Amino acid sequence: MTWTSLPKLELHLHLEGAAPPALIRDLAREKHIDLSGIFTETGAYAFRDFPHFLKVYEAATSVLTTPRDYGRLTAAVLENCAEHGAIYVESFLSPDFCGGGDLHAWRDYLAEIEDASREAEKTHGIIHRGIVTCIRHFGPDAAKPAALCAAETAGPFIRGFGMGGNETLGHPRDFTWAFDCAREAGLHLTCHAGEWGGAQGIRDTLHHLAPARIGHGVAAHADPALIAQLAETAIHLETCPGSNIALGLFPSFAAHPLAKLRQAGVNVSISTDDPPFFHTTLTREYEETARAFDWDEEDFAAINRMALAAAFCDDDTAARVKERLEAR
Ligand SMILES: O=c1[nH]cnc2c1ncn2[C@@H]1O[C@H](CO)[C@@H](O)[C@H]1O
Repeated sequence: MTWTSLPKLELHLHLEGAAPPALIRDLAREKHIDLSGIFTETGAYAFRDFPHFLKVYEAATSVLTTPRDYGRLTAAVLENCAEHGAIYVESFLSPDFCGGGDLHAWRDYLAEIEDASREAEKTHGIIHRGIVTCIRHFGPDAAKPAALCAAETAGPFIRGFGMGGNETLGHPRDFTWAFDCAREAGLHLTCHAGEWGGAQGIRDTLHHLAPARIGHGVAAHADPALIAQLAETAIHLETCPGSNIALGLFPSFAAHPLAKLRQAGVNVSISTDDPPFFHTTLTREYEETARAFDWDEEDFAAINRMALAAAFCDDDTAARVKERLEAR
């Protein structure tokens, strides 16, 4: 068993953020869109810091203009995930980028994403589920149509609702309508917090939006009372160590609080966030955390069991994933 072939779950992956740069360049060429400013000389995504990363992300996404583009994107992303041993992936999907919050357009995008997902499951055995995601810096008014799109398409594929984007802008309480709407439709909830917003950002998010999972949540590491609360209430943290390091939150894997949080009894998993932006893969995340924390296969089996317990899929899907995890 190598780190690559070890079966893995990925709960925190932005679909556009996982776009291979070559696919974005191909689409830009086909549509005569000039994107030269967002790539390095060697063809990687180029950004200076987190706010600039968000801008580059949106520039790259601007070439994804049709449902078919999202079908191509989904196929490329799932193939890459499967190459690194992912057997189950939840990705963040944004109606803001897929039809601008219009429900009819969103259904067309979703149909292509689901088709490509079914195809990837047949070809690579990988299971994909979607979490509709509003974008914090687009504001609460944009979050409402995103939540309505989520509520109207909740089902076997769309399992959850969440929020990403710039956590330093706005307040979680501004988004209660969107989260309540999604909750009433039976969707599971997650929300980015405690990446840039400190421990208070996590407390405010839990208080106002009550998600079962927090995206990142690593700012809890400096707050023992919050760590205890997360452990007691079994809130799951979707950690993405390589992303945090690439964006400068921690200097190295060894300095990342993942092991400390796990040790304290917090439910955690490991994901890649926006892998080509952060020059990472699931394989690299496992290799680096293994080296940093002296973790072995059993540690990662425990991490993946926590991920499965926090996954938003239905029970039948979870049972299939469990079987594959145990067959390793
Ligand atoms: O690492 C991240 N932290 C916070 N927000 C992010 C990150 N990566 C992507 N997005 C946000 O998610 C939206 C689409 O899902 C993107 O538009 C971006 O704003």
